[in-house]
Amino acid sequence: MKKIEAIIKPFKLDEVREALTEVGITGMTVTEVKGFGRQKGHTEIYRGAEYAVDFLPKIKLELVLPDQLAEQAVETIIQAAHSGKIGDGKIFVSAIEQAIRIRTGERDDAAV
Ligand SMILES: Nc1ncnc2c1ncn2[C@@H]1O[C@H](COP(=O)(O)OP(=O)(O)OP(=O)(O)O)[C@@H](O)[C@H]1O
Repeated sequence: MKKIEAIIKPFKLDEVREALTEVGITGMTVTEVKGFGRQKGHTEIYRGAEYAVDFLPKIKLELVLPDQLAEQAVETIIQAAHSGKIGDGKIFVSAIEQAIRIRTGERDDAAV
């Protein structure tokens, strides 16, 4: 299994969710976050310490998927979240060891 964390622009959320639903994704977690990338982040020195300023609102999607669905999901997110403008976001993919559906006790691919 893989976990996909995608940081996207908030106005792209509906489009990304619809596109992911079409390729068979059955669940995801969505969080309102703030962040910065290369373009918007700059730092300030205040009383000797360095502070990051200019955090922008973003949406973080988290999806855990069987391996064979992960690449397709990544491609789908890239397509749907792309505007070509600065700050379109990033996708991080990592390995997941276990998944468990609490109601039934099902595990791993059967649980995601
Ligand atoms: N290295 C990182 N680790 C964790 N989160 C990141 C990282 N880089 C970017 N993010 C998150 O992704 C959001 C969008 O990043 P953003 O698209 O601005 O990155 P960028 O590298 O500056 O690319 P671009 O040139 O397209 O603006 C950030 O606001 C932040 O929340």
